[in-house]
Amino acid sequence: MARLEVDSLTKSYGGVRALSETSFEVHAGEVFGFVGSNGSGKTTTMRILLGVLEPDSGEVRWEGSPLDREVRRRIGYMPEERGLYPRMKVGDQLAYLARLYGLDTAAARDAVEQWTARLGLSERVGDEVQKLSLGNQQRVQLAAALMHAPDILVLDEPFSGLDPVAVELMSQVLREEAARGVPVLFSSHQLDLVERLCDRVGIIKNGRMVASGTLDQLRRTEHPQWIIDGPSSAGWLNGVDGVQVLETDGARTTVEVRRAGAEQQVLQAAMAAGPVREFAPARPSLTDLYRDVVSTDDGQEGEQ
Ligand SMILES: Nc1ncnc2c1ncn2[C@@H]1O[C@H](COP(=O)(O)OP(=O)(O)OP(=O)(O)O)[C@@H](O)[C@H]1O
Repeated sequence: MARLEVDSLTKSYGGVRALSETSFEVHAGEVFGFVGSNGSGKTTTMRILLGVLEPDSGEVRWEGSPLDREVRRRIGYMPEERGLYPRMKVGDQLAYLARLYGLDTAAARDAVEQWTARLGLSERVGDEVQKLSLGNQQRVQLAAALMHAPDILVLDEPFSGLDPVAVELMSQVLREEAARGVPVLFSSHQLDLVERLCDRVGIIKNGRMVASGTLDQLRRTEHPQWIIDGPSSAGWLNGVDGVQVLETDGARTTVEVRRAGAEQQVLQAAMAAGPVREFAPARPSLTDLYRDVVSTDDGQEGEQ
C-alpha cells in the first residue's frame, strides 16, 4: 500500500535540537493527527516533508522512494503562517496558484469553482483576501492546497480559530480526500477533534515521536484501567495488591491494574463490600492518553 514514511528525522537549529530520530508513517487513505506541545517539532517535520527545510539526517519516502521535486509538487500544503496575497481577489489568487501547480486555464477555473463552492466561498470569489474573516481566509488556504487534486495532504494546524460549522466542513473535506486514497497529515492542539477525525495519531514530545497508532493501540497500555460503579469510598480496595486508585467520586472508582489478573480480585472485593452496578475497562480519551504520555518524565527534558 502507498505510504508516506518519515524515517529518523533529526534537525537542529543552531544549538536547539528540534527533531531527534522522528519516525512515523501515514498510509494512503488515512487521516493522521500529529499532536504535541508548542515547540515539539511538528512544523519542522512538515517543512522537511515539503522540502523547504533540509534534515540533518534521516529521510522522507513516498511509495518507498525518497521524495523528489516531482512528488513534492503533488503535495497539497497548508502552512502555519498562511501564505496568501492579502490584496488579491480570492478567485484570482486560487486560479494563480492552480496555474503554478501546472493546471491549464480551463482546469484552473473549474478547480476554483469546485472548491469555492465546496468550502462555502462562492459569494467571496470577487473579494480581496484581506477583507475576509480569518476563518474564511483559512478556507481559502485549504482550497489553495486542494487546487491540483494532490496525492498527499500536509496541513499545519488547519483547524485553529475555526468556528464549529467550519470545523465540521473542513473535517468532511479531509475525510473525503482520504477516501480518494490521499494520505492526510495534519497537526492540531484540539485533541477531541483529532480523536473524532483521525484513523491514527502520533504524539511528539521534544522532537521525538513517543507514541503512535490507532486510539485503541494507544489505549493498550501496560497498565489497563477499570471502572467500578459500586460501594463508595474505595476503602474496600485495601488489601488488593497491584492496584492503584486513580480517581474516586462517591460510588464511581477508577483503578489502574498493575498486576495481571488483579482486576478479578478488585471485582470480588467490590462485590463483597456491596452491590456492583458496573465493572468495565476504562477507555481513556486522547486527552487522557496525551496527558499521560507527555507528563511521563523520560529524561529527555532540555536535551540539546
Ligand atoms: N527558524 C528557527 N530557528 C531557530 N529555532 C527554531 C526555528 N524554527 C523552530 N525552531 C525551534 O525548534 C523547535 C521546534 O519548533 P516547531 O515550530 O517545529 O514546533 P511545533 O511543534 O510546530 O510548535 P507549535 O505547536 O508551537 O506550532 C522549537 O524549540 C522552536 O523554538
